[in-house]
Amino acid sequence: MKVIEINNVTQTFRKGLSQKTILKNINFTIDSGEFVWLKGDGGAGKTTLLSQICGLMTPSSGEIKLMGLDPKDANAKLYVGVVLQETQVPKNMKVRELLELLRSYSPNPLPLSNEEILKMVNLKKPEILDSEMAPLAGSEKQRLYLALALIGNPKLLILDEPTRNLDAESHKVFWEQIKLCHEQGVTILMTTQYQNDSEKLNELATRIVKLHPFSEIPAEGQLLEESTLENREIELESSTNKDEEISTIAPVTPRNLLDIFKKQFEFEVTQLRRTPTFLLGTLSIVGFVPLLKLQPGFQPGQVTIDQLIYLCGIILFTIAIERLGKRVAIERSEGWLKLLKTTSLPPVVYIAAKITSLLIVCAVAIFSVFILGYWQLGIHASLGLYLSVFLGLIIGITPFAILGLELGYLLHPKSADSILSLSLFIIPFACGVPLPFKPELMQDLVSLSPFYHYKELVLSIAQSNSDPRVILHLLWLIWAFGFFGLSAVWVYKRDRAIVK
Ligand SMILES: Nc1ncnc2c1ncn2[C@@H]1O[C@H](COP(=O)(O)OP(=O)(O)OP(=O)(O)O)[C@@H](O)[C@H]1O
Repeated sequence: MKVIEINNVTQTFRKGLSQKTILKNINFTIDSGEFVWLKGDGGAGKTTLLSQICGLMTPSSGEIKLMGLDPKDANAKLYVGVVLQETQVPKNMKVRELLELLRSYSPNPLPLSNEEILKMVNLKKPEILDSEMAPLAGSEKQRLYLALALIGNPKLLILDEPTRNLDAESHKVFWEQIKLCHEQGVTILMTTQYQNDSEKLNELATRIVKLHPFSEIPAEGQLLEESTLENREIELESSTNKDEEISTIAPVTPRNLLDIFKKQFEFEVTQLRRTPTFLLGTLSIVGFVPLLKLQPGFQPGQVTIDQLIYLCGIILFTIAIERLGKRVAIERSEGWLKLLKTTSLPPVVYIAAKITSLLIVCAVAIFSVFILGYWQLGIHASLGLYLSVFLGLIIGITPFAILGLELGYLLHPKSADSILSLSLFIIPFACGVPLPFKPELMQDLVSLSPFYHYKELVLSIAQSNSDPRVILHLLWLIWAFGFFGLSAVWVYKRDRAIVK
């Protein structure tokens, strides 16, 4: 079976007004069980080619198939383990949590405990499992990345300079592990710059191919077979490693997306809990509720639930668009998204988990505003009214949270901060706050804005009138949910979601 097929692939990058060609008409296939060493000088385009194979980049022309599928398809990566340069995991997450998360993506993960998996990559200290990522040394992080690639029990390993930062002992263990994987039939594609890998690669690789820089293409083509080491016996392990052997050929059970969602959701919630600045920053706006008492001539019960709704709106849009967008932009520039995109995590599950965890923060914020409103401002509406307004606010904010996530992936991280902050000034006008110029035209345009329909929907619920337009507002929000949802999946998959 062909695990990788590369047909006539060309890659050009725009450099100012000119185009820079990196790969030209590359044709290449890798069969199951091969161990391919992809050689080439620095800058030849090896990482570019591997990124295309992993679905992080679409070639300018030509076609790539990974496990017979489009590499951007999450299912193509069900049996692929990847170690790439410039990927990172969130610093405040623990090693155990990362292993569990990556394990949950695989339909048939290695039947080993987390401790055993860490031992495979020479991470033997027991306390490392409960250590956060931040204090780990470079070598320990690199070993963990290999563990994350192996935990899903891959049939194909794509390794881009996997031995960088490794100490001598870990280097030895790395090669023992790779030899074992190869003997168990795992296909391997590897690049390295390090001289001390050459001896092992010369011994183990079944094919050596060299990628020439575009400027020095020989007549035979840019990617050249340097040697084919055929008939190299792959000694399958004898009795001692039967378990591992069986685990790779065990029948695959289809993945339960709900289980992946639960794990991803748990991970997102833990990440939020460990980011107190995010939580305190957003929830501190709730502290403005008692300030409404400072209005001249304030009497208890004088402030209406409508005013609480406007305050909730400000808080929810801050959380869902500004805070979430910035968070995603940081995650993206740090390299976590790049790592996630090399896994088989379905984009929809990722987006759903992120939005659901954020809605919990929104729910806490609304609940706090209502409690303060009741207690400090004397807004004694019925429980039923509070509950229906709560539901209207929380369900209605969902499309905008998806929009916030999308903006985090669309905007360049450097500009995301200012653009998202600016959006908070624009949103009130999109909701229908009158503008000082051309009010009639703006009013017409505003009625097309989902922000306006969100405001109108919640106000209609609060006034508990039987406004027939409630259904219209609801339909607008459903439309916005579908539109933002589909475009968020597209934005997640697109090449420029990876920051270079
Ligand atoms: N997104 C991008 N935009 C513009 N140029 C890029 C982009 N990605 C890669 N390049 C350029 O493509 C060339 C090849 O880079 P690549 O990282 O693929 O080489 P490499 O063979 O892996 O080198 P190394 O071994 O040093 O990592 C480099 O000149 C790099 O600057």
